[in-house]
Amino acid sequence: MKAVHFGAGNIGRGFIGLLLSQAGYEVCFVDVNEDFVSQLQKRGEYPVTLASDGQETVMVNNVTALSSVTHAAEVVAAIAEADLVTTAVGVSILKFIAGAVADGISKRVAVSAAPLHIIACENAIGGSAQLKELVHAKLDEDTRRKADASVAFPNAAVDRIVPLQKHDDILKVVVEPFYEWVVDSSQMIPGYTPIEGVHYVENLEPYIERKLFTVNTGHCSAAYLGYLRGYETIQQAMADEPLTALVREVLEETGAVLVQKHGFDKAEHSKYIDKILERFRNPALTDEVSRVGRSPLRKLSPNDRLVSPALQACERGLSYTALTRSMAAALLFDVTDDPEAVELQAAIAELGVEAAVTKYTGLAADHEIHQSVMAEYGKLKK
Ligand SMILES: NC(=O)c1ccc[n+]([C@@H]2O[C@H](COP(=O)([O-])OP(=O)(O)OC[C@H]3O[C@@H](n4cnc5c(N)ncnc54)[C@H](O)[C@@H]3O)[C@@H](O)[C@H]2O)c1
Ligand SMILES: O=P(O)(O)OC[C@@H](O)[C@@H](O)[C@H](O)[C@H](O)CO
Repeated sequence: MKAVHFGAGNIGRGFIGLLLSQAGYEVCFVDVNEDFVSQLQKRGEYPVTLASDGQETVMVNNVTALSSVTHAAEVVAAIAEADLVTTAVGVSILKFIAGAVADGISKRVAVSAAPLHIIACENAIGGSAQLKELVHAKLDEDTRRKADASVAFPNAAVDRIVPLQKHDDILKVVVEPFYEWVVDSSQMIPGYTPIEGVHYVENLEPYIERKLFTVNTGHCSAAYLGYLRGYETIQQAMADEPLTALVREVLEETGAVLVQKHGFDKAEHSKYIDKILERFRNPALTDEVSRVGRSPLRKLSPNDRLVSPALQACERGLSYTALTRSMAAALLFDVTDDPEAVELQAAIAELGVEAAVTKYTGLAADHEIHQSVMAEYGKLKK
């Protein structure tokens, strides 16, 4: 079985590539990073080490790579022949890979009706659906009709903390032991071979919302509040008990929404929160605040980890003040090598913070959540 995976970065190598290879796939990574590509081509394997007491290392083999820049035709041919295409490039990068995916589909469906599943493994609601829209916009009508019958884009939720890597071996990845990959089976077409280690569910919404609004909401809250207190890593931030209490407060707010909306058991959800806070603290990992807080505009966008649960809490008459504190902290995330943080700071300077909040969150100035963000921003500025 052949898989093409876009993004040979941290989660690509440390999670998706690992699971696919262990499931018997020949994995072809596609990346813009020529160093990753040449090393993967040359070695055909790489090590993944678990950040746990035993520090166990497994070799991921049966892998190769192509450059999306210099091997464009080979990438298209690989997609045309693949059984599975996965991505872990960042949701804002999907638009740049859509052309290659569309060309691969066109080449494939012209000669074959064999099923192809395309799964975006990004931190976003409906990641594969977003990719589908971008890809379908590039297909002619006849190809789109054929693709509708044989090419599926099931949405997914992926969870494994993989920090930035700093090793002599550029392919080595250190990952937390925990992982969860949930895929929407209602979006699949006959002929799919299940991947060992993947959890298939008929309704993904509870899973993606629980993951994004707990792991990622908590994570970015720790990053933004930690940044304001001068911490460089999530582990340092989580050693600060008052800060951890603030993060827990945020997760209690999102938890109330999740329990009410999806019917999760309250006590079980509370254990889920505890486990996540423990994962953030993992002493065997060094996870930088700048990575976890990266791309604040994406994280402040209406459908993402802060604004969406706050809106849902508001609609249900539940508390959202801790969430707006995290949003306010995101507005103060002034990391100069993060292009979105730079854009946000420039917008605040140019438009004023009130208009910048509306521009990026979609919340009108008279919305009660917007007003709460402004109040929290005022407190944090002091
Ligand atoms: N790291 C984690 O803990 C984690 C966990 C779950 C989900 N995710 C999600 O996975 C995605 C990737 O995150 P990451 O941490 O692995 O980031 P990363 O930066 O380590 O990896 C992204 C990779 O994509 C490559 N890339 C960029 N543009 C490309 C293009 N046009 N074509 C092909 N490759 C391209 C980059 O060179 C890089 O190797 C994000 O959506 C993230 O939210 C990350
Ligand atoms: O990847 P982002 O920028 O959406 O979020 C940063 C981290 O919260 C994220 O990468 C987590 O480590 C991951 O989602 C854990 O499963």
